[in-house]
Amino acid sequence: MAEQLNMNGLSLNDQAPPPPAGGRSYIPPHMRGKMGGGGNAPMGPGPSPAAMNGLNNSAWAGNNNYDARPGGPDAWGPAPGQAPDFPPQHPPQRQHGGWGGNNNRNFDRNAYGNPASGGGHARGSGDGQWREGKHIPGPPNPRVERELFGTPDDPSKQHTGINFEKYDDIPVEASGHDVPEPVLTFSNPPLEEHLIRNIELARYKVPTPVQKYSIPIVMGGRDLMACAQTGSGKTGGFLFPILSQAFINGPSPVPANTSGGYGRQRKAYPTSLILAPTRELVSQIYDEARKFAYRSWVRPCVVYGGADIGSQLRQIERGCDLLVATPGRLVDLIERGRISLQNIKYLVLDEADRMLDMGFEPQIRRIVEGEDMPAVHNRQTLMFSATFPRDIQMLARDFLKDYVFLSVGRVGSTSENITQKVEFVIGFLDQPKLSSDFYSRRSNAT
Ligand SMILES: Nc1ncnc2c1ncn2[C@@H]1O[C@H](COP(=O)(O)OP(=O)(O)OP(=O)(O)O)[C@@H](O)[C@H]1O
Repeated sequence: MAEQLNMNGLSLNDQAPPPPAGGRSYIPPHMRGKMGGGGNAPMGPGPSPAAMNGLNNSAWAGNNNYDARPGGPDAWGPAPGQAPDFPPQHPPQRQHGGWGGNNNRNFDRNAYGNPASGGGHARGSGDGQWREGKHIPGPPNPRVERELFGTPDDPSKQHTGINFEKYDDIPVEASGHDVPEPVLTFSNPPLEEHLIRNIELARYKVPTPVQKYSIPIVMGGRDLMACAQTGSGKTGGFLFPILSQAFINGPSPVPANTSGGYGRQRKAYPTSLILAPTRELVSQIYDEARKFAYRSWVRPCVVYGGADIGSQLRQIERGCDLLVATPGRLVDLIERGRISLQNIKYLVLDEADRMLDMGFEPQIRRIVEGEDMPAVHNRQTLMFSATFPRDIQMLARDFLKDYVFLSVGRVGSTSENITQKVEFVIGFLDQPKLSSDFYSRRSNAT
């Protein structure tokens, strides 16, 4: 591990070719029978993502001229209590900046939205609004609150199995230049007040070590590469600063060149994109996002493969500011012209090593480099991975700029409560002995 985390010798300007694709045994369903990967729909041969960078910049010509999203409280969805109404606002065609047209706008970390534009945007029922440059949280909804946060005595919403007292022992190493000091509490600044209220509803008392570091790093506009184990609280580590920025700065206007067209379908322009490898993980992240976006103007959505796409389309049609997605399904939705990445300000790759192990690299590179996502200098990118092998280093080199590197120790790695015993056995002959040994120990355990 220590070796894997060693950043020495990794030059960010290293032009070494990506590692060979061989050596991976598991082929996920979406890759089986396909040559060279690709999305759920055929991608065609096409040039490599790197070769495509910089092509077709003309598609971005209109992007400097943003037009505020059509205002009015039902611009993106029904106001609380109103019937859903989705007037055609955007033409159905794709933005053919695709395949390499990258945005040359300068990234402004305060530009999650355009506070000055002032449009009001109500989201799904019960959500808040952004009106005249101000965040107006929706009214409390006891039913939703119970669903999201449970009650103090509800064991299903408690974080059983996690010893938070031990969290402070977890070593964290931060490297990079001008690393901001970690925060010790959930407080304003740097976090936004509405987010802090939602953190209180979730009954989180203190930030975990990864959160202590990631909050000021991301709020400070820096990119982040974090090597953190599962269970370290990394979901909050990226959601808290991203949602804080969103609540402070409001929504981004839809690019001018896309509004006012015809067509029945709506294209969504999320501002934050979180990629993760599996349905379970994206669903977990989505559930957390719903908690911390409660009553706010931000509407989280989730899409993943192997499930009915129709209901996912209807979900994103109602508005989609923060999208949690598996890579294959996202490529599918982009191909259908239902999602544009032009407005992305925050890109998160969670469990990046697992995504590569599952063969998602072609889809990830297509999403990040081959569609209409703003280039690395025009977005903030956060990568989380349990390990830091060479292929992840390559992704970090290609996707991140001037990043802070965080290495977070394993939660409970010093396991004085666990005794390890190695027993040498020969083949299956000793299996009965092993089983009886195991069960006798188990029955003695408390
Ligand atoms: N600051 C905190 N205080 C209390 N509970 C927390 C805090 N941060 C996270 N948790 C809880 O700890 C658990 C693990 O957190 P989280 O899911 O963010 O970890 P993770 O590193 O993303 O793990 P995974 O990869 O399994 O999703 C969750 O139940 C989450 O609600």
